[in-house]
Amino acid sequence: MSGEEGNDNKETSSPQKTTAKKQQLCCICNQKRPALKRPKTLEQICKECFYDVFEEEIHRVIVENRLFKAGERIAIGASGGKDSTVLAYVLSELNRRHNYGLDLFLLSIDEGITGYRDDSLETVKRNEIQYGLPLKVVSYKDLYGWTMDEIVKMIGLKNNCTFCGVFRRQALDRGATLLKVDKLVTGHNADDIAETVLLNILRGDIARLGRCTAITTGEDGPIPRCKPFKYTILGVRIAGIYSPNAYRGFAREFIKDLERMRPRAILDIIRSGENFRIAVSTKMPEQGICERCGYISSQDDLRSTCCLNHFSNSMKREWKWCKACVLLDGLNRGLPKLGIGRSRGVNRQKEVEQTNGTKSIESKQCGTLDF
Ligand SMILES: Nc1ncnc2c1ncn2[C@@H]1O[C@H](COP(=O)(O)OP(=O)(O)OP(=O)(O)O)[C@@H](O)[C@H]1O
Repeated sequence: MSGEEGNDNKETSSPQKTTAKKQQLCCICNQKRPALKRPKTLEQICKECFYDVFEEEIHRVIVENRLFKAGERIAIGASGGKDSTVLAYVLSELNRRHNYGLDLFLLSIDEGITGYRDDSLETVKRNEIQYGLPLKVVSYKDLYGWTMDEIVKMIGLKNNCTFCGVFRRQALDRGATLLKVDKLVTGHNADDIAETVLLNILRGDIARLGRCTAITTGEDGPIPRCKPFKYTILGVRIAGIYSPNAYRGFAREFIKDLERMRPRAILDIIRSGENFRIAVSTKMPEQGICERCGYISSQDDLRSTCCLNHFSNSMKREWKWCKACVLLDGLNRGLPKLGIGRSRGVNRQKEVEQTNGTKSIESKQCGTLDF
């Protein structure tokens, strides 16, 4: 035993030691041992105080940003992961505590990934019972005729995140439409948003950079989306089962390194994104409607495709399809790489004629960077 540990003579305790002992208590209740340090304030707080502070913080975000109106039907995108599970709990709790008057539903997309989504869906089913929220599960198989396992079998591990991201985004909208909800909320948190800001800067994607920090998006579309955890730093994320987007992975690591040196770095990146202004002279992509499925998509994502090969050349016309339809068409025709790639801003789009007469926008694959 060292002299210091063995010294029980209280009179000789130095003032520093007394302060150190005091600091070992939660700085809110001053009673319990702290369980964590809040990245935003660096305060050391106990578990119980953390729950209180966290819930009230989310309540403040909801109220200050007027995320909901009484009587609205809200779908919670429930993946069974930690963020959306916490979101389901907090929203149902706040709805009850503060009388928001919301009708809450859980909406899960089953991508068809054996040993991964089937497990997390079990969590969502438990949440359905625990929180008393009705659950709707919508599967890729039902919507698109393909599971992710089948897609990966055809395309391999390299480009599958493009399919998963594009299909999931649309599946969430379709599920929300089936539930007849007014809004969809997701568990995207501050880390996700900071990552996306950084990636959109690295890609020079001005349109997405302009909208990726908004707490509510898609207000001009069928189902607006809200991110009540926009300012919440929840912790380390675990990559998806199928190969994660490596580029995003590097951005994530970079942000986590910054956070280790300066815990506010994540919130500062978000603030930079929020304060970013697009020059009036910048040409922005407009909204369009997919001529195949009727789904709203930005012109940036709508692809021109000449798919009716049985027409004579003079009768051929260009169809504007959303990215999900282009990807699906590629899969169904046994040419899954047809739709891979992304447009790189309105001024840099370049259509290329492919061997089978199909046109697509020439670009590099990088997964989806919209929420
Ligand atoms: N299969 C799914 N079904 C329903 N919602 C989903 C699904 N996948 C993602 N989401 C929604 O999108 C949010 C972000 O998902 P993402 O996979 O990028 O992050 P995550 O940190 O792993 O989230 P979570 O911890 O909730 O799984 C989730 O919090 C959830 O609201």
